[in-house]
Amino acid sequence: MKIALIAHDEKKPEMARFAAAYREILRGNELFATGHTGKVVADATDLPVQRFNSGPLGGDQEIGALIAKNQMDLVIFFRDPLTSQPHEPDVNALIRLADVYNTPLATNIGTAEVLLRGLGAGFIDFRKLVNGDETQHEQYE
Ligand SMILES: O=C(CO)COP(=O)(O)O
Repeated sequence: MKIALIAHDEKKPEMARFAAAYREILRGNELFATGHTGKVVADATDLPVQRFNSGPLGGDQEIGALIAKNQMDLVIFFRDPLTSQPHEPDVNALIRLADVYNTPLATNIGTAEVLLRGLGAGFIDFRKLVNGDETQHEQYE
C-alpha cells in the first residue's frame, strides 16, 4: 500500500511518536511524505520515505496528484487546526481529492490509529481492486 504522511509544524512531534508506535504496520508499505515531515518520519522509524517538496512549496499538491491518479491508498495528515497556513488552498485541495477518489484520510491521531489498525487487519485491501492487483483482478474477471 502507498501511504502518505503529512504533518504541520505544530503536529510534527505527534507524527514522530505516531510513526514510531506504528512502525511495524508501516513497514512493508511504501511511505511518502511532504519534505520536512518525511525527515521526521524517517528519523523516527528508520524506514525509507519518498519525500516530496515541503508543503508550502507544493508538496501537498504533489501528493494530491498521486491521489488523482489513484496511486495513493491512505493519507494521514495531521493538520494544525489552530494556526493559519499560507498554503491553505493546497491543503483543502488535497483533502478534496481524497474525497473525490475515496482515499481513506485521517486528519487527527484518533482516526489515524483506526486507519492503521484497519490496514494491519486488511480492511484497506479494497484498494488493491482500484490499483489493479493481479490476483484480485483474476478473481473478479
Ligand atoms: O505544510 C505541510 C502540509 O501542508 C507539511 O510540509 P512539511 O512536511 O514540508 O513541513
